[in-house]
Amino acid sequence: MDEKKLTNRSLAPVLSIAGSDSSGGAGIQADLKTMLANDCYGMSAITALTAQNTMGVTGIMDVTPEFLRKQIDAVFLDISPKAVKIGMVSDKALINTIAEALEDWHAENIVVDPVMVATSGSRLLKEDAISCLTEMLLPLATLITPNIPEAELLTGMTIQSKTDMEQAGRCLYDRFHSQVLIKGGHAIEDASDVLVGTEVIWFHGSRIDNPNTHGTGCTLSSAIACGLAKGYSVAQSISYAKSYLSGALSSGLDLGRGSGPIDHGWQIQENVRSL
Ligand SMILES: Nc1ncnc2c1ncn2[C@@H]1O[C@H](COP(=O)(O)OP(=O)(O)O)[C@@H](O)[C@H]1O
Ligand SMILES: Cc1ncc(COP(=O)(O)OP(=O)(O)O)c(N)n1
Repeated sequence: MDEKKLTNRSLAPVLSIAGSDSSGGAGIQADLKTMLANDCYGMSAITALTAQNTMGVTGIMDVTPEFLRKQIDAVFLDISPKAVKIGMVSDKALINTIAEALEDWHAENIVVDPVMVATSGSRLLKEDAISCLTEMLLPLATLITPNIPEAELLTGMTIQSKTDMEQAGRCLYDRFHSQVLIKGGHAIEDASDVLVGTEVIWFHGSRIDNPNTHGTGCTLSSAIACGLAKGYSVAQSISYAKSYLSGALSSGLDLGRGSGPIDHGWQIQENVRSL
């Protein structure tokens, strides 16, 4: 009897260029879990190792620019990603390396989460690397996803209302010509985000009563990259990503002593979970 060939399945490949979080809730680990949960094939180019848990970051070890470039080239040469998510990149030379590599490989659907400070308060971007991020990386992005403190730092504005969020988005869109999603997780009343590009679109979200929000930004940007890789528009991808994230927050996972991780696998079937 002929053996049946089982090699016809395809998944949209997505690359995360980000730091490793030893506690598994943010960074590369959150990105790969999100990609799996959103039916994409996740790949990684690691910018740095962090020693961290839900209470803070106790160490950061950057990779060399040469080794980062090797990882990116190895991925593009073989399984070319349909979307790229960029997270923590703490250093100027690494930012330059990423920008050059993405241009050389004509990367598409680039989502940049301009990670600066972790929820725990630890700095993840060196002070002297901010201008490099804005000059080299943000203009290459299809979408940038700053939270409110990051948007304040990038615009010099104080953001206290929804009108301020829209204005900050407009300021960044005019400057970088990349679409901008200002995330409202740090706002007081709700958790609504605004997309500013050729039009302004609000994604309304009610605040889920869960103190465990470690890695929400990483998760959202990766889930958006998955939508783009599957061919959805930016607005559709954000909408799907937000509902995936809301499910992961609502699941009520409670791990660790600080602000804990969310449940990336919340959609896994009950019958598997109860095994
Ligand atoms: N308690 C919450 N309930 C519902 N959504 C939330 C909550 N906290 C954050 N979010 C959502 O998580 C995403 C990440 O937002 P934010 O926390 O602002 O980013 P970051 O993790 O980069 O600081 C956004 O879509 C935001 O609206
Ligand atoms: C390695 C690493 N990358 C990013 C972060 C920050 O995660 P993010 O989802 O943006 O933010 P929080 O929700 O944790 O504020 C991290 N901690 N580690």
